[in-house]
Amino acid sequence: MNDAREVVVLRYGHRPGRDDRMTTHVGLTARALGADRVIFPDNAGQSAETVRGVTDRFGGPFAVELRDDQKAIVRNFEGIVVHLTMYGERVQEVEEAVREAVGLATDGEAGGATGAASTPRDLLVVVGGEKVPWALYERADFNVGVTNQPHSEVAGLAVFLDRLFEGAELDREWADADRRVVPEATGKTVVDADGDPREKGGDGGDGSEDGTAAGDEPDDRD
Ligand SMILES: C[S@@+](CC[C@H](N)C(=O)[O-])C[C@H]1O[C@@H](n2cnc3c(N)ncnc32)[C@H](O)[C@@H]1O
Repeated sequence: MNDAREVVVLRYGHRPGRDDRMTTHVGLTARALGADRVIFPDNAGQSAETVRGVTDRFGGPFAVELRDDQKAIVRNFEGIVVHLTMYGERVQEVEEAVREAVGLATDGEAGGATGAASTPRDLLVVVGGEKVPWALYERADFNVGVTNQPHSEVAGLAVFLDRLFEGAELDREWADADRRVVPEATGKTVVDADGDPREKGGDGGDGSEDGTAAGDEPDDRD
């Protein structure tokens, strides 16, 4: 959602079957909360298809990539690497430093007394699955904890992105959507891109609460 820098989310590790829903939701959360691109491990093709489908219907821009070289992606990333981990520094204490490092600092945060904005840099936000290698902790410019309590990659990512963008991502516009949800106190109204009603009181026509179409995702509750 930024002109001069790219915010990329890397899902590190994926266990087919067991992690399908979580990996899909990492992608949906990255898209909805302002990242430009998500990278999934190449064994997460089902999740990639689901997130691409949501982007086709609800808009973008947002890119989904499948890669098998996660270690190399992190090692060679030319920009700032944030690794989300319960062991990291408290997000509320480092968010300003992260914004400054990638050139997202608002007036008064950056540049000390001059208030000058810092140079835009790309940002890689890494979330793990089962286990991540120690090398990731060492390569990361920031190891960041969203609380130092164990929870989930989806929750950690959501809070981190919202802190990074200071809430601005909530107001973003979506390009090339073929449908849009009309926010309302009660009801589920979805209209076509041109504003024509699709299904008043319905669910957008795909039968699912999150737009991922019933049956798209294997159920990995365990
Ligand atoms: C099931 S957890 C694995 C827990 C792992 N032992 C760790 O280092 O956080 C999966 C992922 O959720 C994210 N996560 C869990 N708790 C977090 C927290 N408190 N702050 C930030 N990220 C968290 C991390 O990216 C982690 O790799």
